Amino acid sequence: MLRMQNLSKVYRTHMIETHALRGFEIHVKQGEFVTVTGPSGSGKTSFLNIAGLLEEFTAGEYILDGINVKGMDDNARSKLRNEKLGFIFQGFNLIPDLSLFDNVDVPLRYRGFNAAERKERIEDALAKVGLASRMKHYPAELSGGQQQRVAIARALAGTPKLLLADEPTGNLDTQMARGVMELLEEINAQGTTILMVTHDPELATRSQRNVHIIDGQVSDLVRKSPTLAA
Ligand SMILES: Nc1ncnc2c1ncn2[C@@H]1O[C@H](COP(=O)(O)OP(=O)(O)OP(=O)(O)O)[C@@H](O)[C@H]1O
Repeated sequence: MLRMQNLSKVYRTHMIETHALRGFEIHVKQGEFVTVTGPSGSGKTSFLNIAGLLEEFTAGEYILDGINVKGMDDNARSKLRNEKLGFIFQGFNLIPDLSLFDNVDVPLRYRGFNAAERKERIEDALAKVGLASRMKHYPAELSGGQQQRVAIARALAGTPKLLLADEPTGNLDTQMARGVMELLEEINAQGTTILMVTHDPELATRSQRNVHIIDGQVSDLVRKSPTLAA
């Protein structure tokens, strides 16, 4: 599903170079649920943003679902992103003035589905996350856990092959975090590949595979022993 080889990412600001990723190697197979851990500043978000085609990398190779993304122009990247990827963020990123239905509709409009198709996808996605009865509600009327479920529905409605989640439980209490993790596990069991950055050791250890990043590189030592990964 995703393969990066000898990938590097260098940020250049005010004459300072920051090497966020260096010699970065990863291979994620279709259907895997991979958690990504590592100290603050180790490169987790850079990795996820590059994987999600939100940021460019400096050197190396990145193959996404068999497609070499190196040198791709912005339009081709956006198209690939819309077709294959779904995103979940720590802050939910819902639009407060839109109902849950309309929030889930936003990315579908970009995809060019007709109204009937969109309605079916939105209703299915909200049903999957247990919020079908709240379609007309607004984000502020929901708990944090429910808002994250809407964000998951929004990501799922486009039937992505790969779901990228950056600290999706970071703003939730333990109970709600477990609920969101269970939902992600169900989604994964239905075939969606998931890459999830987390600081939560409990969530990292219960995933199929944990990748630990240190100083912009995958740490081999910890990767073989997920229980040490947090
Ligand atoms: N836009 C940017 N410009 C300059 N440097 C950046 C930028 N984004 C990230 N960095 C630097 O790249 C390195 C990796 O950052 P990144 O956000 O990927 O780490 P992280 O592991 O996600 O950290 P955290 O857990 O604190 O969110 C850090 O040294 C950071 O300061």
